[in-house]
Amino acid sequence: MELLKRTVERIEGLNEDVMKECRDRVDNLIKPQGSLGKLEDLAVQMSGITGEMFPVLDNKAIIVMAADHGVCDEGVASAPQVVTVVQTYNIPKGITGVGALAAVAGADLVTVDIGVQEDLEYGDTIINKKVKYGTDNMTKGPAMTYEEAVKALETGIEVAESEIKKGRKIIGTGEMGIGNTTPSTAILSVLGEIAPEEITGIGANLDASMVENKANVIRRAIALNCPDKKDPIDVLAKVGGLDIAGMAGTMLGCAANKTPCIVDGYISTMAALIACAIEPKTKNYLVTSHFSKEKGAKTASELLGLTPMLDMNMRLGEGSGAVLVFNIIDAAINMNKAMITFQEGGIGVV
Ligand SMILES: O=C(O)c1ccc[n+]([C@@H]2O[C@H](COP(=O)([O-])O)[C@@H](O)[C@H]2O)c1
Ligand SMILES: Cc1cc2nc[nH]c2cc1C
Repeated sequence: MELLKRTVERIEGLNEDVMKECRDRVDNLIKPQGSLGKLEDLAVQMSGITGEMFPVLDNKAIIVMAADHGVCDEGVASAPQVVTVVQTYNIPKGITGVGALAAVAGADLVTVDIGVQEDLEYGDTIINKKVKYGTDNMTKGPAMTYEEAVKALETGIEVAESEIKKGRKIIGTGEMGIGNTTPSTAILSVLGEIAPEEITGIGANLDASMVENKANVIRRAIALNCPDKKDPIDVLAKVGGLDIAGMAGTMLGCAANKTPCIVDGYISTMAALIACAIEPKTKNYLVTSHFSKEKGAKTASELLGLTPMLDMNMRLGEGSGAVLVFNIIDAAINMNKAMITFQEGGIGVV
């Protein structure tokens, strides 16, 4: 708990002075005011986070949290759980969805076993930070203990801080965990006070005939465990997941270290909801990347209060949406740096 507490205490507001300076410059660039839309806001946000007018956000990485989910015993996922293990080996090789896209973005992948249900051959490509061999089945009791949830959050903080110490200037969140749309939807149901059937979707192609069962499983898990909406760690422990906790910790770690953190899709958005419930100032350091195609995704983004940059009909996870936004952020910063102002162009503001 000590690391979590210390980290949360270190999260500050953005640098308002540099943001104002940046906004003034952006408003004076040689273009109709506001015409570069969200790029303008991104440039200002990155200045506020880093305290620099023209930050260089190189050494990009997606931190992929891999974990299993005991609730898979209830028939909530179509893919077998072994896919979590297989993909945890494949991700660092760059041969999965996020790897293909990361190569284009010039980003590295940091793969973390935070709760895969078996021991892996770690070598130097998978970081072994296993908190537990997968969560327990949340229809029989809590997914994990409060202490395990704190440990998983602190694991996310540790990995983020270690990467930032190595020189990462921007980080994205990713996950791999068969079954994880079920705890994600449970978290959304509790925090948003929304009936599970309104937000339960197909995840990684669950047969439509099984979606009702998935919603019932979520409903039963919530009824049994009675998560306390006012305590995000209690929610995470009772109906959450180790991967979700790890990503929430990553977001807190980034915020405490004034490092922008890009939120991926559906599962990452629940991690963002948890992180922001733990410390609302975390939101200043987040950029949401894309609207996942998963059923509850728009509701989750609305609850978080951040509008994703892209709407690509994607629903893969792994950090595949987050990685696409790295280059958009670079573009926003270069807009501010490379464009001339009206004054420099010899004309008044039009
Ligand atoms: O990120 C998303 O928006 C997303 C939406 C649906 C599914 N996924 C991925 O699919 C897996 C979870 O789906 P499921 O059906 O097993 O719960 C997990 O490995 C996620 O990375 C990811
Ligand atoms: C093949 C496969 C790849 C994934 N990547 C993230 N979630 C996934 C789920 C499946 C089923």
